Amino acid sequence: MSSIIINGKEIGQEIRTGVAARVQVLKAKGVTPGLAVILVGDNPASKTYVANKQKSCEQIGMFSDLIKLPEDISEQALLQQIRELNNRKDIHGILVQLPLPKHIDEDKVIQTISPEKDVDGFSPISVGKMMLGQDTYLPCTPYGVMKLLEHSGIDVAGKHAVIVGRSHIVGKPMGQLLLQKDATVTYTHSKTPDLPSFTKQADILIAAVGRANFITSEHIKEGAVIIDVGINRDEENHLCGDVNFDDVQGIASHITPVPGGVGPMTITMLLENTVQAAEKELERQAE
Ligand SMILES: Nc1nc(=O)c2c([nH]1)NC[C@@H]1CN(c3ccc(C(=O)N[C@@H](CCC(=O)O)C(=O)O)cc3)C=[N+]21
Repeated sequence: MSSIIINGKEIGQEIRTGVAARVQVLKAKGVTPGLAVILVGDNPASKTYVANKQKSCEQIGMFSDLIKLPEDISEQALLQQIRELNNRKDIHGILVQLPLPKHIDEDKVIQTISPEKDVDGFSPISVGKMMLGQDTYLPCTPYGVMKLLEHSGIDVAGKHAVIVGRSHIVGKPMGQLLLQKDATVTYTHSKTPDLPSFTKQADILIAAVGRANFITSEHIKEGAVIIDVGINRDEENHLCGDVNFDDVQGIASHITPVPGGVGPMTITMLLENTVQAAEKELERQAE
């Protein structure tokens, strides 16, 4: 039996159509949603992602402003840039592309972004609200995974979700969002002994380890839903996920490909969050 391939590009496109309609409504009210992306240095991978984000903004009628800063910029100067963006009326969302150069404290940078403009959902305020189930911007990748599951007709309630990886931006929040939808959640990570004994129990397996082709048929049970969050380069410099796709194909009930799975959803949810930020700003003005 072959696995159903979850098409993130297609589902993302469907959601973007709805987001684009909301952009038109905002524009009719005189507001164009604006996203500022700060890129420090010239990491080639970061440049590609950032170009993708800008193109996606334009496609749905949003405004995007790319702020390129030199690799050796001081932490103070970067914080000053963020404060200026916090005050700009034409900017509703701010994204600082990670990772940052080592001389800059990422936590300090993220905390400087105004919570109203934190469309990445990375700030302590956003994370705290998410944990409490309060209204906030959800981190784009885990949020995108929830939408993929929803649009694929996969009900997570009562299912056992096993997460491999515990990063602040994917693993940890992913578990919270699944928990809020009544999944039973297990976190595993690099120090988990006998990893397959855990992952084999997963009805839904979230692979977010950052190691190419790490998850194989030995890790999964028949009929599991496999979500591959990994974005790696293999020996031949090809984009590949954390899951060995060919190996689990036929065993899993559903699987997300890389590329074309979670990646396009991350950008889609960034657009959604930015439009939401513009809508909220308009509501505040009306009060
Ligand atoms: N503050 C911050 N927020 C982020 O959201 C953030 C970040 N920093 N730093 C880097 C990572 C990475 N990331 C990706 C988003 C989309 C694709 C994506 O669309 N990938 C395509 C393929 C793109 C290609 O061909 O290279 C796909 O999977 O189909 C990839 C990677 C967001 N990140």
